[in-house]
Amino acid sequence: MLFLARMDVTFPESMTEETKADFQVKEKEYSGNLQREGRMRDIWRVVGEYANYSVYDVADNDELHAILSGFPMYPYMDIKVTPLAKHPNSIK
Ligand SMILES: O=C(O)C[C@H]1C=CC(=O)O1
Repeated sequence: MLFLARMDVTFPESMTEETKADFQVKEKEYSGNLQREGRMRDIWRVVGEYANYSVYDVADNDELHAILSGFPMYPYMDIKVTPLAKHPNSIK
């Protein structure tokens, strides 16, 4: 099953730059593993925002929830998920 997720990240004002950088390192490792496993197909930055669109190829809703809630930055994310179906006009 394919899902599109939009993630908006908002860190608290009080969070230090060092803590933010630490989250970014952990997030990169987690995200990289998902991409190597093929469970995250794509990730794109939203221009001008601390947000991304990413596409997941997973067995079911439970697997997607486990992935999303496992992101180190999860407590600071607002996530909107859209299930995707094949478009009849797609040539892929
Ligand atoms: O930088 C971001 O968009 C936040 C974060 C969410 C997934 C990921 O790889 O990084």
